[in-house]
Amino acid sequence: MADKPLLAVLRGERRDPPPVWMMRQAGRYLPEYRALRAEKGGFLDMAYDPEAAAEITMQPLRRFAFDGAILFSDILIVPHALGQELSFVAGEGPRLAPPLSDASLEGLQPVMERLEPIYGTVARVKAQLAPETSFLGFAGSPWTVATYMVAGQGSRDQAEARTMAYREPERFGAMIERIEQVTIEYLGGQIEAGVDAVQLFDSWSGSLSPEEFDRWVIAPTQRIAAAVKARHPDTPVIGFPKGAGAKLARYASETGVDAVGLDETVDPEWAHQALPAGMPVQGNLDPMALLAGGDRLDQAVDRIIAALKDRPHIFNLGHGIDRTTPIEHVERMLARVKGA
Ligand SMILES: Cc1c2[nH]c(c1CCC(=O)O)Cc1[nH]c(c(CCC(=O)O)c1C)Cc1[nH]c(c(CCC(=O)O)c1C)Cc1[nH]c(c(C)c1CCC(=O)O)C2
Repeated sequence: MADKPLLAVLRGERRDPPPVWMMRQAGRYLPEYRALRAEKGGFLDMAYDPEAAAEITMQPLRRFAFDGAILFSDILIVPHALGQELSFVAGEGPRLAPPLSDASLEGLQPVMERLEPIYGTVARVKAQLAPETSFLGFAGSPWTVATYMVAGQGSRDQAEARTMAYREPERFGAMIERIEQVTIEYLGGQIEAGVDAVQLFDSWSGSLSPEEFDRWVIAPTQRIAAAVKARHPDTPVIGFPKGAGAKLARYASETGVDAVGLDETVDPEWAHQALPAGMPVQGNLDPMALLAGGDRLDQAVDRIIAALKDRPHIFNLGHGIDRTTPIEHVERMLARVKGA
């Protein structure tokens, strides 16, 4: 087996320089992505076309020396498989219909075949990837996915889902468990098709009170990590509870994930002190520092690498790359990380 530095770090080894990949590394900042998107129609058509999705997954790896590839897909494929209609409205973002604030999950007709093309993408990427490149699959966390399912779209403060969770905890809990089951199935399918590790995106974990965080973030993540490990003990699970702040420490020690992602608001020196010794961390360059470029970008890169020098570290952004980021800034970031 070829050495995969990113996978080695997820398994607890320290590597210098740290391996690197970027959230949303396949996407609209790349002219070749925009060209393919113009040709193929829309985002969703591409995500369901294994040939196109594999090509998009590979695009950033042809340009940049990333150590990881991330499957080109979306966290909203799971609600689509659960029977909601999914569309992306230009300039407005995702729509799921009917919103579950009005309808019930049990009333929907699941269409599990909607997960199948994604496994086809995984197999195609796997066949093309360089042996030293690690391949990451992913899913949304049940909480974050539920916020979209309940509101039927993105929402500023996730008010609908948070309110439903207080008002109808049993109904909300049943929804979370259903998402959880499909997510376990879906991650297992990705692993069996060829990904080396999986990441759980919990983009809206920051909007919950501590008690609700336990209930809707920690507990479901625990169950997913345990179920994935029961089937695939050697596949690392990365948890990314964006916005969790100080609750990140409990998330890291209680959920059973192998590694945690830090968003850009987390002080990496604090994280080094607060997180379990030896636990791999991923992050956490501010995407706006990357967008801005220049000396401040170099300094931000150096500071993160220095703060995390005594534990396994995967260099990444704190969130997805902004679509207006110049390619040269990505090159500059990579040179800085690799030269460290
Ligand atoms: C909340 C969320 C979603 N999707 C995702 C999250 C969690 C992470 C985060 O917080 O960013 C996760 C995601 N979405 C996408 C990936 C692919 C892998 C990667 O390169 O990181 C991943 C991991 C592709 C995508 N997913 C989407 C794009 C943009 C598609 C396009 O318009 O070309 C990409 C590259 C669309 C998407 N999908 C979603 C939104 C809010 C949007 C933006 C809608 C818009 O801009 O109109 C839901």
